[in-house]
Amino acid sequence: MELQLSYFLIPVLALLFCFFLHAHRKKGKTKGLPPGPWKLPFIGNMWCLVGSAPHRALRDLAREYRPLMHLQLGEVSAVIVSTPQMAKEFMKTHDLAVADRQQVLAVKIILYDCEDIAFSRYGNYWRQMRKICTLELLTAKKVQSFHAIREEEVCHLIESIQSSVGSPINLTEKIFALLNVVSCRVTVGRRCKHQDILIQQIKLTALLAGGFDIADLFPSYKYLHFLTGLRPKLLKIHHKVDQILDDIIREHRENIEIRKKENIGETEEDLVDVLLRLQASAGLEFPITSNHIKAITMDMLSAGTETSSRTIEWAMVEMIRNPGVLEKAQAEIRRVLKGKKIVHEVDIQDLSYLKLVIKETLRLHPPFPLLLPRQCREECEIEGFRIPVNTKVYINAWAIGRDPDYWNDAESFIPERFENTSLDFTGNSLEYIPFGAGRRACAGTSLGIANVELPLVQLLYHFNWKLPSGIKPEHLDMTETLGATAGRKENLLVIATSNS
Ligand code: HEM
Repeated sequence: MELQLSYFLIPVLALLFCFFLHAHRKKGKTKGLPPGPWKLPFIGNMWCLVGSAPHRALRDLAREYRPLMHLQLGEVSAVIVSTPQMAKEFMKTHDLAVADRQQVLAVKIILYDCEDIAFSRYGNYWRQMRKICTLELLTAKKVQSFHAIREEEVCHLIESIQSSVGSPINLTEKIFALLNVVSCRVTVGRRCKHQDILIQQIKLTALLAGGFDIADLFPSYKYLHFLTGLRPKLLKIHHKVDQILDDIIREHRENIEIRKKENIGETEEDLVDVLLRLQASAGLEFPITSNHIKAITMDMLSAGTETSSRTIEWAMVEMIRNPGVLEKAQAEIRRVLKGKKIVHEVDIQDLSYLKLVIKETLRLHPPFPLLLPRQCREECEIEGFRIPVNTKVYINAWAIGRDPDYWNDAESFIPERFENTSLDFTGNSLEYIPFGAGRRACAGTSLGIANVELPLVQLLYHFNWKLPSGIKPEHLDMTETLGATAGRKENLLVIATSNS
């Protein structure tokens, strides 16, 4: 009899336990953190990110937990936004509450304790510097004033490709080097000495700024920073770059003095000149220090090089995979340029199909697939979920750009889909946010697009493109690099043939 009772009692107790557990979880759903996968002790959800690029792993998880998912990544509490409506909540409605940036070890070291613009905390300093971007550094006029630099450097690229017509070239490296030189000339007025060291630092920033390094997921375990070798490696390269930046600033100051002494009138200012002029002027709420100038210089060099070069490369890859698009883009360019030997930016203003190609490239391949991660400044409630202070916020722009609920045939490269739409780069429509949205949206959109357009036009105008023998377009590997930016893992090897 006792035995029979326990047979009866055990299932009832188990049922009651399940009921309470379920009720508790439901309660958590409406008042607590957003839902998410099972968390293991200590590492939490880190296991969810093993094996593929974070934006892909997060999109796959979001199939179950969208629109908003919570992950515990080691010591870091993070939410992942995966739909346009939810992105609107975070980047428009509650933009101010999530306007901080996550400050990870690499950017703290490389960017002078985040004294730049992209990673600085939201506050008066950031507001001042953002205003300087809008009114001085990255205005349409300023971007336009650099057209001769872009034209000259793209000419060099075309000449170098002409000398290798018929043989395979590494287009990835050529485009990256081009954009790095253009960014150096725009920012510091000349090609940078020690370009290799700068490129090394830019690549490290791109790799680590997303905050998925083990040292960033366990920030209180300081010894991890040394154990993994990351901190010493970062400090070593930062030390070298710091000396390069010191030299650049010293040279600029000397040149300013010479110009004053010799009464040389106004010359075209590079971005460091602008910052030094503002530093010397009274009237800034936050005086600009040399560290600020160095950190912002690194922002401009990294943003100018990495994002635009990745975009050009993806555009070329997608067009090679979609020969119909390539032909259409080339036909438009060749019709408009009508056999011109030298191409200027004014000649390419009306290339409407090319603009669609760039938009479509940025939809499928936003250079920052998770944007630049943000951080909650104050607790907020979004769609009934509690988002505590300091929660990291990842907006999966890559997943949003491929969401089949918003995009027909979402995985295909179809530039025409942007025809007759109002979708642009401003972040006003949250289903298309390659430049982010809200207060912390990209400050360099016009420069970024100018950096992409001219090289792409010229590559398509002067040459026809094919893959080395044995490689079929449909077999091109589309795997992305890991890190804050998503480039193509494999370098793009292609053969240019002359268009004449
Ligand atoms: C194709 C080119 C580019 C793309 C796709 C791009 C994309 C982005 C994205 C996604 C963000 C973060 C937005 C957010 O969190 O909502 C960002 C921020 C930023 N970008 Fe760009 N970017 C590009 C080019 C540039 C260039 C050329 C510059 C300047 C030289 C630049 C300067 C910045 C700065 C300063 C920020 C930080 C803004 C802030 O935190 O207030 N970007 N960019």
